Amino acid sequence: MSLLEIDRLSVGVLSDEVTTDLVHELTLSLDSGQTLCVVGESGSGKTVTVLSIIRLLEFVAPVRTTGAVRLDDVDLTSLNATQMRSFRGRRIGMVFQEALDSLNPAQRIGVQLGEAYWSADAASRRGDLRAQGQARALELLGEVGFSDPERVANLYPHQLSGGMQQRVMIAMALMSSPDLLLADEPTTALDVTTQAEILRLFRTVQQEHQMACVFITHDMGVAAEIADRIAVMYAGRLVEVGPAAEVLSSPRHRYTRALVECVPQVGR
Ligand SMILES: Nc1ncnc2c1ncn2[C@@H]1O[C@H](COP(=O)(O)OP(=O)(O)OP(=O)(O)O)[C@@H](O)[C@H]1O
Repeated sequence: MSLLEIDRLSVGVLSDEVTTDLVHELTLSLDSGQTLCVVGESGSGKTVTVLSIIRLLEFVAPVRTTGAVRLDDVDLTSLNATQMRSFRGRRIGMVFQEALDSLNPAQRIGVQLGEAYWSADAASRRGDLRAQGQARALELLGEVGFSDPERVANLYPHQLSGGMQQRVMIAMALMSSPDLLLADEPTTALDVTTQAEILRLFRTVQQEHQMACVFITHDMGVAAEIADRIAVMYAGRLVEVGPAAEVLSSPRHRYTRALVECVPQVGR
């Protein structure tokens, strides 16, 4: 059994009693320790899919969802709000495109990381949560590449570059040792060099922590860097999925071929 199983997931938004379908009958699976890149052009439904896995879309719009999203055999679509909250952050970590949107501008980095630790699963933890959270924050800031974690923990988000902010977001996602990491275009806003560094970091932490990762990108070149498997979406539907090397070297769908051809060095 895979860690994550998305089974005929369809998502529609309701407006004036009319449902607009955004994702149609999507079926995907992902094993522990693997990275699945979901690739597709703007508007193809990648973000809707990832927000539906973690059930955040329902906070943005009235949605109608059918099908199942199982994490370790628990159907997340059937959980109530309290149960779902305990999965978010604790079992499922998230990194989004704009780190600054996810960070509190008025709080020091170390405090925010600490909160991610104790708020995730406070009820089941023992001892001095604050001290444990701070220790783990420093450990993870080191792991994501900061040579001076104490100094960074004392900074505010605006004092960091975009790449550093995204490193902090990765550390924050790791605070509660999730099984699944969801990343929505986490490198798109970064310059090319920083993008390459952050992609390498994703690969490293994902392997060290043996997490599964769903990584959304519109860029097949990014998928070529980090994916074990690639899923291609077009107009809300899955058009192709398979091992990364196979999808890149012999794409079956003409839309996948077009995406691969956009990246000169891929598949040739
Ligand atoms: N809350 C919403 N209400 C109505 N329509 C929405 C909502 N969120 C997304 N959509 C629509 O759903 C479709 C898929 O959007 P989605 O953001 O998932 O695309 P995407 O592949 O992630 O694109 P991008 O790379 O630009 O983020 C788009 O047509 C979008 O306009």
